[in-house]
Amino acid sequence: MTALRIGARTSPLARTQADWVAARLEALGVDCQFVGVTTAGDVDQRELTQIGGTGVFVGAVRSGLVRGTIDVAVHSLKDLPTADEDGLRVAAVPVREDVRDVVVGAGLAELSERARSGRPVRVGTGSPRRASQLRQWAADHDVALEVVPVRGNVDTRIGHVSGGELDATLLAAAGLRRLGRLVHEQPDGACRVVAGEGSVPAELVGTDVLLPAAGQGALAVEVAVDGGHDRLHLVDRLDDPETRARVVAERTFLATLEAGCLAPVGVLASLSAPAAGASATSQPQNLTLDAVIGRTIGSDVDDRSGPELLRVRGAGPAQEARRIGTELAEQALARLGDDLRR
Ligand SMILES: NCc1[nH]cc(CCC(=O)O)c1CC(=O)O
Repeated sequence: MTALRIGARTSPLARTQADWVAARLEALGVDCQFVGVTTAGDVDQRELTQIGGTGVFVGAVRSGLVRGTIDVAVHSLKDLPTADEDGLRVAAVPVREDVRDVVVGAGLAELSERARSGRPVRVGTGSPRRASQLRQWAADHDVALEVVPVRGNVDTRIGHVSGGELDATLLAAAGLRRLGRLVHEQPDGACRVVAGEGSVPAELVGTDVLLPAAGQGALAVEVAVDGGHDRLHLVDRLDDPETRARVVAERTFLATLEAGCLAPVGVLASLSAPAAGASATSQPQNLTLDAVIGRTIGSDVDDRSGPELLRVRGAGPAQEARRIGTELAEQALARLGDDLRR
């Protein structure tokens, strides 16, 4: 019996995610084999906002599916463009990891304290979503903040922190946890991130401060619609319907805004149990969608005064995830006027 070829980028995180999927397929009796794919996003060190945005990480992996050199592709869902790809199908969205971002180098309280002692705190991120929300946090707490555009892998970024050029950097908790680098987690969010021989202080930031990117912490397991392998249908069994409903709402919201993964948009769907007394089968779960949109979207210069972010919230039955996402985005667009329609 030939093994299912699981394709992903060759970065440590992509490899770990592919292995995680492979372990779950092997538990269903499917032999798996890893096939590493190098992508444009891995070889290009320019700022991500300059290399053409959405899809740089997934293009090469997807073409492996199309050409038949791999049977299954494993992506970070937040890197996957929201448009459907002809001939491909997201067979599974497995159970989601932590959706939060981590501030690595110092917690938020420590950062505001440092800002009191004279110079602005320097936080490195190349993500407009993180930057706009952090600027809002700084404005709300009267913290002098300088956002420094950085990119590169986890160690490069933490190197800037250890070297003193940055007070902190922001990374997704999901990636750090999957790599086993998120340690000593405390109930209040305080934690440490493993770096080299030691570790640096860090904090899991609440979603009241930083809403994640659409699909953050989730994986997309993609297959070719006409993939030849006889056991390919077993991939469908890795799908988690709750994660699927949440990311459908988040990605529909993003797609309706016509904003890609580099837009200053944070969005998070959460599910809550049906009303007490209702039977689980007759009463659908309730889905709440929270989002923030940076008002600088579509312009390079921040020439606006007033709040950095527009906050919106919508809700409805989880089965209507797509409609909830679309309607909330339409509502947000109406409130932003034509700013978003570049
Ligand atoms: N944009 C790169 C990327 N894509 C997925 C992850 C981490 C895993 C995840 O968020 O699901 C990261 C790194 C990061 O944002 O820190």
